[in-house]
Amino acid sequence: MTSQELTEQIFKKQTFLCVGLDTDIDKIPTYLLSEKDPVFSFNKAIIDATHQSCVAYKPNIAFYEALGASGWRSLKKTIEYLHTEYPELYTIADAKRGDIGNTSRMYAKAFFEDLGFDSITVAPYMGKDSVEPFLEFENKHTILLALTSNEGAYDFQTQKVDGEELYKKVIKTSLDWNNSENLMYVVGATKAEYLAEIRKIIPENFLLVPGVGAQGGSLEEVCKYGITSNVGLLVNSSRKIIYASDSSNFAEIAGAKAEAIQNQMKDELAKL
Ligand SMILES: O=c1ccn([C@@H]2O[C@H](COP(=O)(O)O)[C@@H](O)[C@H]2O)c(=O)[nH]1
Repeated sequence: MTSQELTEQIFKKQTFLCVGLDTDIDKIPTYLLSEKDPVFSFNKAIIDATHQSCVAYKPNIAFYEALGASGWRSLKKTIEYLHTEYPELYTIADAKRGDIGNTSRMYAKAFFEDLGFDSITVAPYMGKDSVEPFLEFENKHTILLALTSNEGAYDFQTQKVDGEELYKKVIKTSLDWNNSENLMYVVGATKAEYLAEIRKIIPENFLLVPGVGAQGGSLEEVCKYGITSNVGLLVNSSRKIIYASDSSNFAEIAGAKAEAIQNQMKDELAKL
């Protein structure tokens, strides 16, 4: 999916919500555990209940890898279900990959070709040759970790190198890489005030903004500093939506949570 198509979906559905599928077998309703594939059953129910309120889904790959081969099967079924039932929805593999070039190329093939994700999160630490193999794929996005939502972001990302914060250097440097038009960036909602500075460097790029909900980030603040006339934001919430209830109507309650965020987003979109 192109950025233009994603923007069209955002205006059409009046939402820039991304629902995080951080599906933890220990947190899903226990009655699902008797199903053949409890993780997929949970994801399917969440997707069916929330798809009208979001434009994207972001499975965090760690939750699937932790279950070994069966986790990978559940992930594949989930992405195939999205492709078949809701092809208009944007998909993000939150995998935080990046390695020497030939290895990165294999990661890119795994997530873009085999699984068919629209995008993948990538760590910038190993530099240009570790990221460019992802950028070569047409109509696929590489979402570079710029300023993350966690406390540890202050250990390196906000430290100054030659007088400039590292996260700014990462963004500026990445703009010179081949196919940089395929870049998006992760900026944590918990660091919303930094978005004003970030928008001076990348006024148009899409930002994936995790941290609203369980991590305490504010949607209003994110929009205040980060929204553009084309929106340019995908705001993710995972636990606050998918674990809103562990009763038999968990999906319905997740759907209501997602709709409540969509309503806040509608108000923000009305201001543009
Ligand atoms: O800076 C980052 C980068 C990624 N994440 C991921 O987003 C979700 C957030 O989940 P919540 O339950 O809404 O807190 C999760 O998959 C993280 O690994 C992030 O939080 N911050």
